[in-house]
Amino acid sequence: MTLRIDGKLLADEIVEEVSKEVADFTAKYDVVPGLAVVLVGADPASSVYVRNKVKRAVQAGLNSIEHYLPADVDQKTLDDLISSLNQDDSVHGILVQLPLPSHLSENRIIEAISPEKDVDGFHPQNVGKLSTGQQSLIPCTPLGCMIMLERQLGDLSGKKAVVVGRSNIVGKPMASLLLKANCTVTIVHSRTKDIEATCAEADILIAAVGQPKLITESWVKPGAVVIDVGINAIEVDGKRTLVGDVDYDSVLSKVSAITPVPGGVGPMTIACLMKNTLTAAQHQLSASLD
Ligand SMILES: Nc1nc(=O)c2c([nH]1)NC[C@@H]1CN(c3ccc(C(=O)N[C@@H](CCC(=O)O)C(=O)O)cc3)C=[N+]21
Repeated sequence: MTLRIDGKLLADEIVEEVSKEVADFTAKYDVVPGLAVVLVGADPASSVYVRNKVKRAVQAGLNSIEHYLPADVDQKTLDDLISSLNQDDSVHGILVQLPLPSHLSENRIIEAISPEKDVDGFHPQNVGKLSTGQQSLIPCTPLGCMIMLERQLGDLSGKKAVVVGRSNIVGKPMASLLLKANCTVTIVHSRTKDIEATCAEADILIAAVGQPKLITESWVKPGAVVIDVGINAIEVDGKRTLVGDVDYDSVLSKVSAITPVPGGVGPMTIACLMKNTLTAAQHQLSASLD
């Protein structure tokens, strides 16, 4: 029997755990951890995502601060906002929604965020720490994937893991985390020769390419655990639906466990954002008390 890994349910549990720890934290320090989200422009998908984040922040007992900027905002205004959030002691986590409009520099913004408040884990300091095995803020999506894998498989040592996609946001940090958990890790991408055969050897298959239903039955090893990071909006009979990078129905009977889309990795990403905000606040407060 194939297990459908319920990301929504697991996310509920994590947010519940975080809310308890937030209550302890607030009782101890008399501070409510704050998460600031910066949204540039009004992309409808981003608005859904931000709304979900606000809802989860409230559930976790975090203070949620939103900054909505127009799509044509200039770099200086955004830089100034980041610098004021960096200095604001009531803000423990900062997230700037990506992608940014093309006239703005993403790298500049990511590097402007104080590494201690970088709850996305995208700052080069956090990336470097993760890849050298040091403690750091870990990108929310890969962190959510690891929690699901470890719940499912326990110890991941010696497993063959294949990551499809090499983005800075998912593929690369995912590979670092799997390596840290003692997997044998392969990253495949658009230039990989015989990508399908490589995937078919994976005990753990992580799909993060943003290609609707790319991965079908012949790509998976019998009994594999499949984590589908893709969230692709496609039209089916004139209706907008969300599908993953994995053709769920095609692989279902062959794998041992799989995450659905929606209701899989997405909700876990948001739950991990809450977790990271608490972690960031804990580090900021204990450091300032030293
Ligand atoms: N700085 C930054 N950090 C991010 O983590 C980040 C980002 N920018 N930009 C956009 C992407 C996308 N992303 C999603 C997270 C959760 C869902 C999610 O919860 N999706 C629901 C479905 C929501 C719906 O119904 O549309 C689900 O999969 O069940 C979706 C998308 C985070 N991202």
